[in-house]
Amino acid sequence: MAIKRSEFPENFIFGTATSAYQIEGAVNEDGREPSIWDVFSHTPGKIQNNENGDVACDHYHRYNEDVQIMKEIGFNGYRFSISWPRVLFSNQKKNQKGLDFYNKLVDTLLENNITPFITLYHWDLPYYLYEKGGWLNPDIALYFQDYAALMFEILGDRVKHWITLNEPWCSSYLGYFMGKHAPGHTNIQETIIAAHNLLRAHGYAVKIFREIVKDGIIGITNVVSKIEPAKESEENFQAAILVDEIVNGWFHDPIIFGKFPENAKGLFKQLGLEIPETDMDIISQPIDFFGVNYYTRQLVEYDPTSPYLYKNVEGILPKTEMGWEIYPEGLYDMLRKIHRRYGLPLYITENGMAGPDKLQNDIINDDYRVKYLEKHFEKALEAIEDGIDLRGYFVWSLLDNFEWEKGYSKRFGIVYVDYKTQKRYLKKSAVWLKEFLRK
Ligand SMILES: N=[N+]=NCCCCNC(=O)[C@@H]1[C@H]2[C@H](O)[C@@H](O)[C@H](O)[C@@H](CO)[C@@H]12
Repeated sequence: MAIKRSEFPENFIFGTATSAYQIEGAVNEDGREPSIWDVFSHTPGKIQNNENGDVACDHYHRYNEDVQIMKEIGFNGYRFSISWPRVLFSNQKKNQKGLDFYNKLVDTLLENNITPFITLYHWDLPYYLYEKGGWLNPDIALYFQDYAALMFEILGDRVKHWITLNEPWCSSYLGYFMGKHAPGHTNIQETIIAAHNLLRAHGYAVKIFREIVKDGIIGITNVVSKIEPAKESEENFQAAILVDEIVNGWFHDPIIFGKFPENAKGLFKQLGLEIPETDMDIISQPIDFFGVNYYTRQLVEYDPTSPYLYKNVEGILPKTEMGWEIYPEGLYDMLRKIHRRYGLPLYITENGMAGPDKLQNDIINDDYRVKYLEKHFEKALEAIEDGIDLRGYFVWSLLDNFEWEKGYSKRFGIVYVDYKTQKRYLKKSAVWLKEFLRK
C-alpha cells in the first residue's frame, strides 16, 4: 500500500533544502566577498573537472522562479542557508544589498505559505576570517555571534526556525582532517580544535538568539550515519561504538550533556591530542530541536594497525551515485537513537540521493529516486507512529547543484538543472512528490 501524506500529522513540515554556495552563484555581485569555498574551488585540482560555484544554479537571480517551483510541488517548508560573506563586509559593516536578497527571498516564501528554515552556516566561511585562523581561532565564536545577531535582527520578525550550523562533522573532519573540503587541511589536532570552536560558535549564537527572537526555535543540524560492525565480533562492536562517538556523539553529547563522549575522548588522549573543553556551559545552552541529515550507514571493522583502531568496509547493498548504500532502516534506527538519548524534537533536515539523471525529451525518469524517497518516508512515518517526536522532513535537494568536491557531476535535485541554459525541469520524483503532497 503506497504511503500517503494524510498518514503524517496535519502540521508536519514537508520541505526541501539547499545551501547558499551550492545554488546562489553571483559570487562577485553586490559586494559579496570571497568565502573559503570560493578560494578552495578556484584552487586547481581540488574540485572534479575544476568546477566552482561562481554561477551554480544562478539562484541569486532566479529565486522567485525557484520558489514558484516549490509552491507548484506543494512544499510547506524550505531550508536554505545565508551566505555570511554576502551580508557582512570584512570591516564588519553590513552589506545591505546582500541582506535585501534574503529579505526578498523570505517575503516571497511567506507570500507562498512556505515556512523558511534558515541555516546560518553551511560551510562558506568568509575568507578574511580564515586568514585570521578561521575555526582554529577561538575568537571565531564571537565573529559568528555578531553575524548571527545581525541575521536574527534583520529576519527574526518573519523567520522563526533557525539552525546554527550544518554538519560540524563535515566542516571539521572533511575540512581539517581529510582535506577534501575547504580549507583543505589534513591535521587531526586542528580537526578537534575546529570541532570545539564550531560547537562554541553554536552556543554563542543560541545565547544571543534567546535575547533577540523570543518567539522562535533554534537547533543544530548534524549528519548522522548508522554505524554498524561489518562482521559480528566483540572487537567490531567496540569499533562501531567508538566510531559512533567520533562521528555522531562528538557533535551531540556536548550540546546536551556538556561533555565529549568518553571512549572517543580516551582514544584521542591516547594519541597525545589536546581536547579543548572551554565554554562547555555555553555549548550546552538548551536548544529546541536537532536537525538530522541522514544518507546511509557506515560499516566498520576493528583495525589494530590504524591509529584510530578501525577501518571502513565497503557494503554490499545497492548504492547511489555517491557510492553510499541505500539503507532506509538506518534512518529509523538513528531517529530512535537520537530521540531516546537526547529527548529533543527532530527534523530530518536532509535526506535524498544522487542519481544517474538523464534529460531525454524534457523528461528525467528518476524512478530510483521515487523509490528512495518512498522507502525513507515510510521509515519516517514508522518513527512517528512509534512515538518519536519527528516534526518535518526536507528533501535534499530542490535543485541539482554544486556538490562540493564532486562539482556538478552528482545530481541530487528533484528538479534537473541544465547548467548551460539554467533551465529547470521537474524530474519524475518532483511530479511524484506533487501527487504525494496532495493526498
Ligand atoms: N559514507 N558516507 N557518507 C555519509 C556522510 C555524508 C557526508 N556528507 C553530507 O552529509 C552532505 C550534506 C551537506 O549538507 C550537503 O551540502 C551535501 O550536498 C549533501 C550531499 O553530499 C550532504
